[in-house]
Amino acid sequence: MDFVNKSKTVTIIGMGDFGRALAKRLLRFGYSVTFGGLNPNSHKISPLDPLFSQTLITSTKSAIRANEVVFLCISVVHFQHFAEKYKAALSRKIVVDVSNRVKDFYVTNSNAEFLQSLLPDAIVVKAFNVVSAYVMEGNSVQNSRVVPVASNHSLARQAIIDLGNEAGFRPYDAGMLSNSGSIELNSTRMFSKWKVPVVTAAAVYALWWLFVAYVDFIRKVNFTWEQVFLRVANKPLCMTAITLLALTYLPGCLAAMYQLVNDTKYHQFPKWLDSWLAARRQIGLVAFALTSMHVYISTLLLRPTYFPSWFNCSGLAPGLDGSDTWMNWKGELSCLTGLLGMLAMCVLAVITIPGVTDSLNWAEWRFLQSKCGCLTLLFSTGHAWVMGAPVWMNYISWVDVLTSETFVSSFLPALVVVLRVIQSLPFIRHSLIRIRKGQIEDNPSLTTITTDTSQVSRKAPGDISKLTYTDQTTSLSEKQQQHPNRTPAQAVGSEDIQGPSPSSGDHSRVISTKDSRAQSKDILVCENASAAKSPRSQTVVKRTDDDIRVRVTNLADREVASPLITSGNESDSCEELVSRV
Ligand SMILES: NC(=O)C1=CN([C@@H]2O[C@H](COP(=O)(O)OP(=O)(O)OC[C@H]3O[C@@H](n4cnc5c(N)ncnc54)[C@H](OP(=O)(O)O)[C@@H]3O)[C@@H](O)[C@H]2O)C=CC1
Ligand SMILES: [Cu+2]
Repeated sequence: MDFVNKSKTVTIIGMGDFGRALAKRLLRFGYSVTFGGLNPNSHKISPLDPLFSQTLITSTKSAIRANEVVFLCISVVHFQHFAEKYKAALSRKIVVDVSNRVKDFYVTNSNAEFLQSLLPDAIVVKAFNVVSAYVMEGNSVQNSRVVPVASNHSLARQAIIDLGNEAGFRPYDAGMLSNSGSIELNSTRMFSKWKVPVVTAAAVYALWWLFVAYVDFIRKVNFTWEQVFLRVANKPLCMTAITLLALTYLPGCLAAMYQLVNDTKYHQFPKWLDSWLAARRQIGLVAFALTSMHVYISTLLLRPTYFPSWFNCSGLAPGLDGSDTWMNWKGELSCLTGLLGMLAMCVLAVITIPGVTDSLNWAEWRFLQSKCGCLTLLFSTGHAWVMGAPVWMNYISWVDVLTSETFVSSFLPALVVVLRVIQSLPFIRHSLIRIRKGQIEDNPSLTTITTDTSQVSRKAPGDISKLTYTDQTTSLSEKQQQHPNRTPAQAVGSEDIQGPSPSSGDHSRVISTKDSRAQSKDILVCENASAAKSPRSQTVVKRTDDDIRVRVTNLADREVASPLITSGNESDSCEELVSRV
C-alpha cells in the first residue's frame, strides 16, 4: 500500500454537503477526486461548475477501487450497511472518517472506532470532522481550522496530515484512534469552555444587583424604578466587569504565591487553580464584553442630571440642555481612567485573536499580556476610586463605607494590584525567576519522560488543559490552544526535548516523575524497554515495530523541560518507568 499519495488522487463516498465541499477544496489544491455515491446518476453536483468538470462520478464500488484513500462522507447511521456491502473492497485502504455524532444513535466510544470494528481490514483515520462544510468550501485558507488527525497506523495518519497541509488546513497528529471519542465530542460540544465563565459572570452580576438594590432602593432611595433599565443596571454591570477583571488576574498571583511557598515550579497546582488558570482567557473576554456595554450605557447617559457630581454649573439658571454646565475634574478624570482602562482591555482582547497571537512572538505576547493586564487593572481601579474617594471622605461610619458601591467593588481589583506590586518587588521577583527557570538545584532527583502519542492515549487540545502546567503566569493549555502544532513541551520553548526524532511531526505527551535513584546529570539510555542500560548514557529512545518511543532524561536537560505532569512514584527507578510506559 502506498501511503505517500504522490498521485494526489482520492475517492469521496457521499455527495452530500460535506462530500461536495471537501471535493471542491481538494480540487482547488490540485487533487483529483473520484466520487462514489448511492445514486451516481442523481446527484447534486452541478456539471456547470468548472471545478467538477474533470471529476469522475461512479458507483461506490468502482470509486473505492480507484484510489487508496477513501473519504467516507456519510452519516454514522449508514456505517453498518455501508461496511457490510464494501468491507472486502475497502480492505487495506485508508478510510477517512469525517463523521460527527448523531443524536439518538449510540456508538460505544466513537464513530471512528465503530467504523474500524466494522472494517477490521481497513485503516480508519479520523479527520476533518471539526470543519464545517461551509468553511471547507470557502476560498479563504487564512486562519484555517486546526484539524486533529487520529489513527492506529502512523503512516496513514501522516498521509492524511500531509493531505490536510496541502489543502490549506492546520492538521496535527492526535495519536491513536481511541482519541477520536474526545475529538468527536469536542467538535459537537457547545461552548464548553464558556459555560463556567458565563455562569460565574451571571452569578456575580446577580449578587451585585442585590447589593445595588439594597443600597439604592432599600437603605436610601436614590433612583426611581424607571431608571432600573439603564442607569441602575449600569452599576452592577460596571461592578461585575471590574470583578471579572480581577478574577482574570488573581489566579496568576495565586499561582506565583503557590510556587513561592513551595519554592519550586514542579509541584502540581490544585485542580481548582489549574481550571481557573485555564479559564482566564474566557473570563477576561466576558469582562471585556461587559465593560464595552458599560461604556456605551455611560456615554448614552452622560449628562448633569444623571451624574450631578461630575459637572459644575454656573448656578444662575441651569438650562435643561446642560448648556451652562461643564465637566469638573472628577467627571473628566473618571472618563479618562475609564477610557484608558478600556483601551488597554481592547489590546488584551485583540491579542487573543488567533491571527494576531500568531503574529506575535512569545516575548511580545507575554509583554502585552502582562503589561496591558496591569494597566487595565490600574485604570479600572483608578476609575472606581476617582468616582468614590471624594464621597468616602465624607462618610462618618464604616457602614457607609461598606455600602459604598465603588469601595466594595474596587476592593478585589485593588487587592490584585497590591499582590502584583508585592510580587514585583526585587527580592520576590528574583525568587520567582529562579523558581520558574527550574534550576537544577531545585529538585535534583527529577526525571522527565516523553512518550510518543501512539503509546499513550493522547488527548485532543481541548483535553490538554487537564494536564498540569507551571508556566509562569501563562497557562500551558492556553498557549497549547494558540499553538496547537506544538507539544506541551514545545509550548514553553522546549523544542529539543524530544531528542533524536525520526519523524519530527510527532507530538509528545510529557510525563514527569521523580527518580530518586537517578543521579544528577546522569541520563539513562534504553534501546528497548527491557534493556535499560547504563545510567550514565545520553538519551533514551525506545522503538517498537511502529513508531512508539520513549525518552527519559534527567535534570541535565531540565532547562528545556516542559511543565510537569506527575505520574509515577518517588521510589520508581528509570528502568521501571520505561518498562511501564
Ligand atoms: N455538513 C457539515 O458541515 C459536516 C458534516 N460532517 C459529517 O459528514 C458526513 C456527511 O454529512 P453531510 O454531507 O452534511 O450529510 P448529507 O446528508 O448532506 O450527505 C450524506 C450523503 O451520504 C450519502 N449516503 C448515505 N448512505 C450512503 C451509502 N451507504 N453509500 C454512499 N453514499 C451514502 C447520501 O446519499 P443520498 O443523498 O443518496 O441519500 C448523501 O449524499 C456526516 O457524517 C457528518 O457528520 C462533519 C463535519 C461537518
Ligand atoms: Cu464606570
